Amino acid sequence: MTLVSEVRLRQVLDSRGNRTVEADVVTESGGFGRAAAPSGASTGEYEAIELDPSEAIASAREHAVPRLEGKVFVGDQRDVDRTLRAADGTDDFSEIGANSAVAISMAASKAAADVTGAPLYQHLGGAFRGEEFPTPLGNVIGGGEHAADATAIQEFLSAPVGAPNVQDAVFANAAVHQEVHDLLAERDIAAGKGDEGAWAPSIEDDEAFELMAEATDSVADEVGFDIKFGLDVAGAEMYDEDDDEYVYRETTRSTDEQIEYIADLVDEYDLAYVEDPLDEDDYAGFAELTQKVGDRTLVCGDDLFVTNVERLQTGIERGAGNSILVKPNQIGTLSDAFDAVELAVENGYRPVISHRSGETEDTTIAHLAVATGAPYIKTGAVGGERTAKLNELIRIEQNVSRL
Ligand SMILES: C=C(OP(=O)(O)O)C(=O)O
Ligand SMILES: [Mg+2]
Repeated sequence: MTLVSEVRLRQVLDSRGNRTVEADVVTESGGFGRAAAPSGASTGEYEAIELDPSEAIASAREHAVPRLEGKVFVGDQRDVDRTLRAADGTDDFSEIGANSAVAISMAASKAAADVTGAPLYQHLGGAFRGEEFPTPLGNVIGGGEHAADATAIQEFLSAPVGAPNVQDAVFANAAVHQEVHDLLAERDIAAGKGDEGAWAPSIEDDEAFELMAEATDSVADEVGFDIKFGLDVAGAEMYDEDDDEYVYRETTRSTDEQIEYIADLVDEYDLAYVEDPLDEDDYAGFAELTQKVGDRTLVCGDDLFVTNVERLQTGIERGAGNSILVKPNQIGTLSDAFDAVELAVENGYRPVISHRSGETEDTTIAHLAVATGAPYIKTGAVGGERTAKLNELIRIEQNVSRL
């Protein structure tokens, strides 16, 4: 094993044009890894703390870098991540910033892979990974916190569940995205794009459901395999705590009505996936919905679990959800993200590896999905920072990745 010899940190741009943290990790033997932190817009209240990038970098340079350089073996990811936690000294990375932590954690993993000459997914997941691939969930219509004056539900996600391989699945999601564009044009509905490249028309959610059903059916007929769709409701963003109601464009729903509404949607549209249907504190609501529809769809916790094993453990004990979204920057290190996946799988929860709405060209999550054998990855449908991950999955599937 080889020691970390240098950690370089800098600010770069993310896909929203905001500054974010990028890390380079160099090893004594000349290994090199580079990674950048993503950033959420509909962030969960219980996520690890993202600091202003310049503060995060200054603090990491002061507290973390001296503990890593010349002291930690790059291939020992647990030790890299433990060192980051010890350097930070808080539960939520509020000292060095989860943005510095995750960038360094991911860059170290890439440097270690570089040293061994293995693709990142094999370094992280072992020699026998690379046979199973995640189904990509592709955001094709969206609003919420990702686009002004668009749908209330944050994401309508194409889910090519019948695709024979990743490449066909990725192409199918792009085709659904294109088909939605054509259907919008037929209806004379103008639409720009939201933060993740999904169409962001100023329409009611009911119309978005119609468009998704038509677009997925039509592309499924063309490609000859089953394409379903799903949602990220981002319930915490629409929940009004004072009035105990979910606020849509033209209507509001009580918690009971919200549960009924989502359960009806699952059956009406045969939804494959429902993320954050309820508020991030509502374990009971998640449990009730999971009881109703968990046998036929994924009820996924994003803001509910925030990739945190303690929150996931609570969910497991209460029967809340049957799936967890895994975003490394929500928790701060790759080790923590792996722990979340492991606890999920042990308890029959399906892990979904995920991007953030603010992304870079970093491809770590594509490797993480293959390394963990995750059944799903959510990383958009189009747009350079999204296709960076999707195209990487295609390369991994072809087994030519050497990043
Ligand atoms: C990807 C998402 O958005 P953000 O990164 O804004 O949290 C999400 O909510 O799942
Ligand atoms: Mg979400």
